[in-house]
Amino acid sequence: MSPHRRRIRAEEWVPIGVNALEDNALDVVRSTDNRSVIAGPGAGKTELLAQRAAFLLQTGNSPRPQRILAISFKRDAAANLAARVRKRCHPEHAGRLDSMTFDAFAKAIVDRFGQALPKDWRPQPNYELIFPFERDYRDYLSSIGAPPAQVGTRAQLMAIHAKTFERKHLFGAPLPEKPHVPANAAQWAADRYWRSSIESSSGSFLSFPMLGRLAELVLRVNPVVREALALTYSHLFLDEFQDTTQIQYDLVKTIFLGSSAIVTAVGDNKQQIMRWAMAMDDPFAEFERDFAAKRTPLFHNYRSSPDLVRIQHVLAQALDAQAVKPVSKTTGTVSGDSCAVWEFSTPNVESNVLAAFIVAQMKDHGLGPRDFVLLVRQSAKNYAALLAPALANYNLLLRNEAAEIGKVKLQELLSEELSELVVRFIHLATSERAGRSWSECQEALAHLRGILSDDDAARSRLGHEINDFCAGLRVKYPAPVSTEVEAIALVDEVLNFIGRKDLAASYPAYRQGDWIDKVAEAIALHMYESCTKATDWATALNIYEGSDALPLMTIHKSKGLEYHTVIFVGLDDGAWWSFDNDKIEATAGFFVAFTRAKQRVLFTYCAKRGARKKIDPLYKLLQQAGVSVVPAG
Ligand SMILES: Nc1ncnc2c1ncn2[C@@H]1O[C@H](COP(=O)(O)OP(=O)(O)OP(=O)(O)O)[C@@H](O)[C@H]1O
Repeated sequence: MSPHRRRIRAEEWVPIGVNALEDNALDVVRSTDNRSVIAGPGAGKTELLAQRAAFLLQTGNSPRPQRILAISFKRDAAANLAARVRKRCHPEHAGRLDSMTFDAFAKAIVDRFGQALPKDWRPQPNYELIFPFERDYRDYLSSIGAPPAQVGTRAQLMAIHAKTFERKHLFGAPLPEKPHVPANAAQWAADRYWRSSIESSSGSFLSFPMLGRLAELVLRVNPVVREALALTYSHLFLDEFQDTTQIQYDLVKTIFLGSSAIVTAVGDNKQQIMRWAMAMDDPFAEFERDFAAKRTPLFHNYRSSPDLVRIQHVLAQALDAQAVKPVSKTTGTVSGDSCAVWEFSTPNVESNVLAAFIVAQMKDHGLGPRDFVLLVRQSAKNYAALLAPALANYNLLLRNEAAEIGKVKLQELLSEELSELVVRFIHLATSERAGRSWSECQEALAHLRGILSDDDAARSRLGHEINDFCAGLRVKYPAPVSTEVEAIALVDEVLNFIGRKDLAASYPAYRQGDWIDKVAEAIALHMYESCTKATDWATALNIYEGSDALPLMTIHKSKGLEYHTVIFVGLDDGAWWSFDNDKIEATAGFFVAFTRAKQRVLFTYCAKRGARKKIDPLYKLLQQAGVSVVPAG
C-alpha cells in the first residue's frame, strides 16, 4: 500500500513495515514526554525512531509547519533513517524530517549564523575544515614556545598531555562570550590555538569540535535565532546517544532545554566506542536529569539468531554485569557453527580460503556480496591489498569503504547528495528504460529549483529541459569515459545543469569553502576508476555505487549496520595493539563488531600478524561462550 497524505487518527495508527513492536517500543513511539531508550544491539532502536517519525508525521502530532530533527553519528545512519521514513510516509510527510549528523548540524549553524558570532570568535566565511589528530596537538604544544612568565612556564606547558589539552582546555567547556584572560599555561595555549585557528593570516581553520563549540556560542548569544531554531522542531531524536560528546550535548541543551520540543534519545552503553573521540562518560544519566526524561528499556533482538544472541550475552555481561539477556525474534538458518575462530598459516591462505567460503555461502544461501562484511580493526588498506585479488579470482569485487577518493572517504562520498544526483542523471541519460530515474531526477530538480508540485506548466518545462540535457549527454558519452579528463568534464557538465547555486541554496555544506569542488573531484575520480572496469554504463554505475561489491570496513564504520555474515579478519595483538590502554572500549568495539551479524560471525587468526596475548580476555570470552578455535588452512 502506498503511503497517503491523509491524516491518521492517533488511535488508528499502526506500525508500518514490521509485524509488531514490543510494548515498550510502542509506548515510546506514542510518547508525549522526553524519553531515553537504552537497549542492546538489534533491539530496533533506529527502527523505533523511524516508526515514531511516521507516527508523529502521519497523525499530525508533529504539527505543520514544524519539523522533526533526527541527529545520528554517521552520514549513512542519518541517510538510513531518512530512507526508512521516506519508504513509509507520503513525500510531504517524509520531507518534514531533517535527518543529519551532529557534525553537519553544527556546521550548518555556523555556516548560516557564524557571522553573528562575537567578533573574537567570528571565523572567515570561507574557513577550511581541518581534522587534527592527537599528534597535531602534541606538535602544537611543543611548537609555541614559552608562555608569558606571569602565566606559567614552558615546563608546565610540556607537562600537558595532548588528549587533556584537547578534551579539557580546548573543548571542555562552552566558549565564553569574550575570551578569558589566561590564568595558566594551559589556558594560554588553548587561547592561542583558538586565536590562530580563527584569525590566521591565511584564513580560518576549523575542526568539527570547534564548529560544535562555535555553534553553541552563536545560539547562546543570539536568543532570537536560538528560539527560532528551537521552534522549527516539534521533536528531536538522538540516535547512538551513548557516543555523544559534551560539545554536542551542550549544543542540544542550549537549543532545546526549556523549549517545547520533545526529545527521544536512543542508544546502548555497551556499544560506546567513541570515548577516544571525547564521548561523555554517561550521557544518558545527564540527559535524564536535565530533561526529566523517563528511561524505557527494550528486550527483543530482531537481528541475530538465537545462538548469536546467546554468545552476545556473554560479551554483554563483560561490559555490564546487569545486562538482561534479550529475546531473539529471528531463527537460525545456517548449518554448522554460528561462530568460530579460524586459524591460518599465512595471510595469503587466509584470503583464498575466505574468498572460496564466501562464494560457496552465496550459492548455498542465495546471498549477495553485500550480505557479507569483512571487518578489521584498522589499516583497512593493507587487508584490502590481500583480500581484493583473492576475491577477484571468483569475480567478486571488494569495496574498501575507508578508501580515500581525492579528499573524500568513499563511504562519505556515496552518501553525498551531489554524488547521488550525478549518478541519477548519468543513469537517466545512458539507460534505455529509466522511468523511475526520470521521475526521481525531475523531483530532485523541482525541489532544488523551488517548483511546486501543482505548478504543471513549470514542471512540464523542466521535463523538456531534462530530456534535452540527457539526449545531449547520451550523444556525447555513448560509452563509459576512458580518461580522467573526460570524467571531470562529464561531472562538471551534470553539476552545471543541476545548478551550483541551487545546490548551495539547498545544502549549506555546498555553500561553504570549496567542499562542492572537492566532492565533484572525488565523484569524477571514482567515476573514472569505475569506468575502467566496465564496458557499458550500467556496469560502470553499478561499480561506482558498489551495489555488487563486498564491503571491507573498520569496526567503527560498521556501527548501526547489519549483515548476514560478519568476518572479522585478524583477531590478534597486532591489530589490537592498544587493547591495554582502554580494555572496556576495546571490548565494546569487539561487541559492536560481533553484533552486526544476523546469522554467523567468523574471526580469523594468523600467527604471522601477531600474538594473542594482550587480547587474551577476548579469546577467553569466546571460549566461555563455547566458541571453538579451528585450523582452517
Ligand atoms: N519490530 C520489529 N519487527 C521486525 N523487525 C524489526 C523490528 N524492529 C527492528 N527490526 C529489524 O531489526 C534489525 C535491527 O533494528 P535496528 O537497526 O533498528 O536496531 P538497533 O537497536 O538500532 O541496533 P544497533 O544498536 O545494533 O545498531 C533491522 O533489520 C530492523 O529492520
